[in-house]
Amino acid sequence: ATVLGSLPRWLRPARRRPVEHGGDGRPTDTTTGGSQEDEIVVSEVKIEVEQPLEAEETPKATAKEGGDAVPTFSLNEEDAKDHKMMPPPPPKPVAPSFPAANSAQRASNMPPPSRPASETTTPVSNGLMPPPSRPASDTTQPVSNGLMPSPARPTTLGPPPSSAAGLRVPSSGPLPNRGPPQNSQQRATGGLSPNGLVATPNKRNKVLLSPGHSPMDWAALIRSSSATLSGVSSFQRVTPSKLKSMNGRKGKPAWSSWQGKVYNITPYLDFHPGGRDELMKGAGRDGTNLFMEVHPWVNWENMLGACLVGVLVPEDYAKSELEDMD
Ligand code: HEM
Repeated sequence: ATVLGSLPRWLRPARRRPVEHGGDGRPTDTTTGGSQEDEIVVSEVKIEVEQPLEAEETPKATAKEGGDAVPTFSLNEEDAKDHKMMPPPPPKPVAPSFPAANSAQRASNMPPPSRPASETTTPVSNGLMPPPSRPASDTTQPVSNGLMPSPARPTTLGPPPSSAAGLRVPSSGPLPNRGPPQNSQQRATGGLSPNGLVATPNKRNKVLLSPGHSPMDWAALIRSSSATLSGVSSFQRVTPSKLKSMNGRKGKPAWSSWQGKVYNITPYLDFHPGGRDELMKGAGRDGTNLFMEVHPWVNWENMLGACLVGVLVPEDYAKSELEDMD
């Protein structure tokens, strides 16, 4: 009352009067047409806090009842029978992996290949694939220098075909009538002859033979030649003087004797691994010592059998033979 009393009169609330509400809820002024008073009537003011509109409310998620069923699948057959739901959707394509999903390696349950050890120890910094690992040790082609083995040499690059083509053997291996292999103990020590009596100086001076004149070519020639390589039509008795005259000069053949037998060495000159000049050292004379000094393991008789001329006889053989006839 004190507060109201301090207010100006026109601000003081009027004495309450019954307010009749109309149908629309609005107060009906009952003072209209009533007795006039000096007091200013202040109607009751109802202040309401404005509520937010329902449309502006934040939508809230609510569970939807009776919606579509979520498709499920199971690897268990029993479960699949129980849940007669939609079939599972087709699997999405996935990025290919190693090994491929349809590879035989996967089908056979093989474990994936383990990474090379080098990859774990030395990371590849350039982003490139590491070099392929070496194949398992190949006993037939040992590779000691890290290079690929040289391809087999085509036969077309070899010497021109000859009569010995079918008889060719690797040059590294021992050949018939050529004694022990080059790396044998016999050669390494200077060697002894097959009978163990003669030592040699181990002098090696091979020459490059012309195509078609290899030892195997010679072997084929003496095997297939129908013509005689001796150069004579009949077996000869050769005196030392006769042998000396057959020295390979002035159109004469070259003869050489070996342990009492005389051979025509002329056809063999171009086949001699030591060269023509070396072989010619024995022409017109006994070649036994020369031969044994160089290669006592060589089988003279087998190699020059087709070149046999005759036997060495004393110089006076003819004279003594005539005497015997008397
Ligand atoms: C008569 C005097 C002869 C001399 C001075 C002589 C000299 C040589 C020389 C210096 C060589 C090369 C080095 C070597 O391979 O040991 C050689 C190799 C050869 N000579 Fe004679 N040679 C003679 C007679 C012969 C005869 C008559 C034959 C055949 C019956 C012959 C068959 C060979 C063979 C097969 C080789 C190769 C030996 C090998 O590869 O081990 N040589 N000769």
